[in-house]
Amino acid sequence: MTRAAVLSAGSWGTTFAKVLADAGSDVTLYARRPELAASITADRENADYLPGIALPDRLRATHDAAEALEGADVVVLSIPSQSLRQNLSGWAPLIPPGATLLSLMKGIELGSTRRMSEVICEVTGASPDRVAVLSGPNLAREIAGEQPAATVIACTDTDRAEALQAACHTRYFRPYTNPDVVGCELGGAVKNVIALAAGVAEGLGFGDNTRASLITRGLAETMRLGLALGADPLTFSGLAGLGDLVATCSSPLSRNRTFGEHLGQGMSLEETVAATRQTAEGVKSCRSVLDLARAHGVEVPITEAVVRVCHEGESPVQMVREIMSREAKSE
Ligand SMILES: NC(=O)c1ccc[n+]([C@@H]2O[C@H](COP(=O)([O-])OP(=O)(O)OC[C@H]3O[C@@H](n4cnc5c(N)ncnc54)[C@H](O)[C@@H]3O)[C@@H](O)[C@H]2O)c1
Ligand SMILES: O=P(O)(O)OC[C@H](O)CO
Repeated sequence: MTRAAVLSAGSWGTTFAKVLADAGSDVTLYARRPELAASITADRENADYLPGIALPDRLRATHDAAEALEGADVVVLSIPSQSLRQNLSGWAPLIPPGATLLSLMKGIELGSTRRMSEVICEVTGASPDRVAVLSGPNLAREIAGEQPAATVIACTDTDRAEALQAACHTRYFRPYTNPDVVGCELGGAVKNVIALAAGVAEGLGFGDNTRASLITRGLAETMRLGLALGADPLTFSGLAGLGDLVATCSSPLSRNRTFGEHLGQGMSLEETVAATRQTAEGVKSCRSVLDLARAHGVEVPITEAVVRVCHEGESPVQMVREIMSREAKSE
């Protein structure tokens, strides 16, 4: 039986811990706050992040990272991307040698422009074949409610990918494997940026044509960047590419889309940040995605526009005007 440690107990970490437990794995969920760990254990519910969702009895919670990690053969990392390096530095000495490290995170590190799997290798010293990524159209609340969904587990080590696949396959959660770690991670990080743009369009009152145009051209810029970084182009037509992009750009449950919608409705950046309790990765990662694209000479006009709106004070109306007046070109 797989023994998994999930760090930490936000909406996706808690949901994925439930998936693992429902699939028969032995799971310990780490929460930063002792009172949250205690209430999850006592009430079988994470009232802060997943109110109303009953958690399985076999799922244990703790606020002690050493206790969570003891004997784990799978270590699942699910915290905001920009906080990974610092937190993982503290956890690394506690991680059992040989354990598989699974990233659920969808961001790119600011400054270094590293993908999360790269940060994990750097901080823990693990070889890339020990590090896997899970990404796909996986809005936590729907999966916690056991609505059927599929996902991708990417790892260069096929045996590890298949072991993870078995460890989280339930009647409502269907994982596929894929060796393309770069493509899956990029798909997950860039879709958050495109979802911010889709949210802005929603907030401005635009409809399905606008959203479909952003999704399609967003996919084009994700693919251009992915190809420059050595990803498999087929990944972008799969669950971790198009699948996640469509779900995130379309769903009112998406934090990134909602963040953009607030901006489009006229809220200031400060007001929008204050209204956002959970992680909207694209707000920070738009800058690192843009840096990564520039470093590889890749044109990413939607990402550029999102950076201008989120960080340079451009108005949503001006953003649309600039995107639409770009030089005409062939598809
Ligand atoms: N929620 C989803 O639907 C979903 C689905 C797929 C992937 N993801 C990705 O999973 C990752 C985690 O997202 P989430 O939805 O669970 O976020 P969340 O905001 O719901 O929870 C964040 C968790 O990280 C902890 N945390 C926050 N700041 C921290 C810090 N500075 N140091 C250490 N821990 C900190 C919080 O205590 C909480 O446990 C993100 O990269 C997100 O893009 C989320
Ligand atoms: O709520 P968001 O915008 O972080 O998106 C959640 C998931 O990544 C969707 O797959």
